[in-house]
Amino acid sequence: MPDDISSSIHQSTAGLSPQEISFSLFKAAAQTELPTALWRLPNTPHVQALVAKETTHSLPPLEGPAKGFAFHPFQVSPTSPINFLPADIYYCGKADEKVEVNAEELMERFRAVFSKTGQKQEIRSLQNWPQHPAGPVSAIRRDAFEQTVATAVSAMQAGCLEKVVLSRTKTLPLFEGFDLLQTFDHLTQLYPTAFVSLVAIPGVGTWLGATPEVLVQIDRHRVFRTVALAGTQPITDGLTPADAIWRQKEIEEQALVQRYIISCFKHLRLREYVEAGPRTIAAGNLLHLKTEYSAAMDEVGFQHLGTQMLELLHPTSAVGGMPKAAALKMINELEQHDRRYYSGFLGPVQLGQETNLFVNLRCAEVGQDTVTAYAGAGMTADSNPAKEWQETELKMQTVLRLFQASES
Ligand SMILES: C=C(O[C@@H]1C=C(C(=O)O)C=C[C@H]1O)C(=O)O
Repeated sequence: MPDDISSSIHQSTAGLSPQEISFSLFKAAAQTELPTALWRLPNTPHVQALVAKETTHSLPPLEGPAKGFAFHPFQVSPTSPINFLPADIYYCGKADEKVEVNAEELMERFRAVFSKTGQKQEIRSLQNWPQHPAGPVSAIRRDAFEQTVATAVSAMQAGCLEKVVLSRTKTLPLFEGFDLLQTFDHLTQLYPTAFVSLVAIPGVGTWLGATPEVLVQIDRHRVFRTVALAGTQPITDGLTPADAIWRQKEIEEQALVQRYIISCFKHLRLREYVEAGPRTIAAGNLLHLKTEYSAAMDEVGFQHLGTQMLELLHPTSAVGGMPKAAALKMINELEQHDRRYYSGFLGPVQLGQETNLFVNLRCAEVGQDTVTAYAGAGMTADSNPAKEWQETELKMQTVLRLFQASES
């Protein structure tokens, strides 16, 4: 009975802070092999948690009534399916709110484990989490990556396409004493303006990230939002976003993403959107150019704008390229690893009356003994292979800096 479970969960959480409640829900789910997600929205203090009885392999419409957490790959395949985790158990992370239990028969076993994970000293120290059945993807060496970039640059100089985003991976061993929940906690502290997430799905894997890029948001007033984010430079000493100077290459790269978003609005014949930017934003150790787009869905007469735009936007040219089909073909030909959930998208759907989907960037896949970070960079006819390697290195540091305890 839901009430039994609610009251027993409530009892188990007495004396815990909101973050400890979320952590113990995540831990109990991981121990009982249930799909689960933890996240912290940008510029909010609340760590939210969701546990599902099982994953469904398609996304519901974003405008309701289905509530849950979406975890979508870059490209759907049998080993990287779409995952939607219904909000069978959901906690919004606020001190005055209760854990919501929406599943009738949510498992004796979960309840029993939760009453243990809810004990203060037990909350951290999670030992096992789901892994991808094929283990970590392969990593490319620097010379081979630069060669691949050179091949892509030649194709763009020959006019075959305008932009392609090529990515790579880096795998490190997990250091002695590594703690998954503590690492999530560190990410929330380091990156207050990012969407910080930890997703664990049996048979799929465990992903941790701090992304700066909104894909689709629908707020409680039914305002749709998306962004064009591209162009990258490191934050060097004393440089503030206001002082940043951008080269033509980055300006053009970001303009391509803007053009792509506008073409999606045009495709739907929506003219009344609001555009703001571009302006420079900081994301961890990097600066990017960002333009924001919004439309009040009821005013413009598009009740399902979020769902429609999501279908058209993913993958945007911030992670694929332009033209889209040619860029995806080149990615599939040139990249030697499967991107899995990197540069896919993720986030809560219709929770707290909002939908917040983000591009899965600045992320890593956590195996039992290893961590694999993924990052890409936009190549154009003017790209320099060595600089693109460096850019992916910096992007991976957003998350990997927390995995180098054994080296420091
Ligand atoms: C592809 C990534 O980031 C994207 C690519 C960017 C670029 O090419 O400059 C900038 C921000 C993101 O839209 C990544 O972080 O892996």
